[in-house]
Amino acid sequence: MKQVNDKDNKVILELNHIEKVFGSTTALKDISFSIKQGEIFGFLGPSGAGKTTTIKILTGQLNPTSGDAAVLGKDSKQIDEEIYEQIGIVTDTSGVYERLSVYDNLKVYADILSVDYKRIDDLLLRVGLEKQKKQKAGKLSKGQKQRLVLCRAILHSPKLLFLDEPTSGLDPTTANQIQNLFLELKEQGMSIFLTTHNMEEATKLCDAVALLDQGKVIEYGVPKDICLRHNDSKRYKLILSSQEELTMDHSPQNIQKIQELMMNNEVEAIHSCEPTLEDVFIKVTGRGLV
Ligand SMILES: Nc1ncnc2c1ncn2[C@@H]1O[C@H](COP(=O)(O)OP(=O)(O)OP(=O)(O)O)[C@@H](O)[C@H]1O
Repeated sequence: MKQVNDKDNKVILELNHIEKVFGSTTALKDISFSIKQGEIFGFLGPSGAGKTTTIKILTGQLNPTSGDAAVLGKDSKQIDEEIYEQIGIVTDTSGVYERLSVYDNLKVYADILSVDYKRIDDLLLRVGLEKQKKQKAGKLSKGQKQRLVLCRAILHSPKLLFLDEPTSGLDPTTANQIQNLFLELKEQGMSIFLTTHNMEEATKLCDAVALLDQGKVIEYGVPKDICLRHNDSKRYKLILSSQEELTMDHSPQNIQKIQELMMNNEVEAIHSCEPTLEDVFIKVTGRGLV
């Protein structure tokens, strides 16, 4: 269910007019958005756009130059270790105990966070690491290590999960499995803040996205609404009985041609071609996302 406009939901995270300056570089310019409970929010932008800086501000690792941010009702400048009981963070694969087994890595955290060991097995199964349970973490592939770090971040069922490029480097089947896990966690009420370059992933998962370019939010809202807002040159894709594919602009001549093809029973399928988020980004900035 799209929840971006649901005013009854609790705000979990909020940024108001955040600016961050590093020397002569203004990394973030007037960033404002909020995330509600059970919402997956996508922060999309090319390398250097300011995504990591934003996560660092929201997790208390950096202070903004101006503006304010609140996470679970707490001012980001006042964030201390206590908040880690309620949030999970996956920004890289650091912090894995290489010499311990996959299971023991998670057991260490389960003990600290008073989590039932049964959840370790459940999660290993969910992320497809059950066969690696006894394997030393140092022997895992990059994608397997990424999944171990994800298990660690969600072990204690946090209210808010930060994910930096969570499926980059994973094969499509595993990426799909992980994306379905995110949707399940959302259904359970978890809010997820994710950064990604992958527009398809954002469209599939996110209730709302912000497109970031050079430190500025250039579009914000429900992915489908953003795409429809930029659908200014309507086009149609036709698949004919001959299997030929035709893409046609919306014009009186083309509409007549489509009508004729339909009357002659030559049309197998017809779709409207809305722009993708990637098309929107290119249109607004003149550049691609990667
Ligand atoms: N500690 C720092 N000192 C100086 N400049 C910095 C610092 N951290 C980030 N920047 C600059 O701020 C801008 C935003 O960087 P940031 O790492 O937030 O981008 P990003 O969108 O996360 O990129 P990527 O996708 O490559 O991780 C860049 O111009 C970067 O060079």
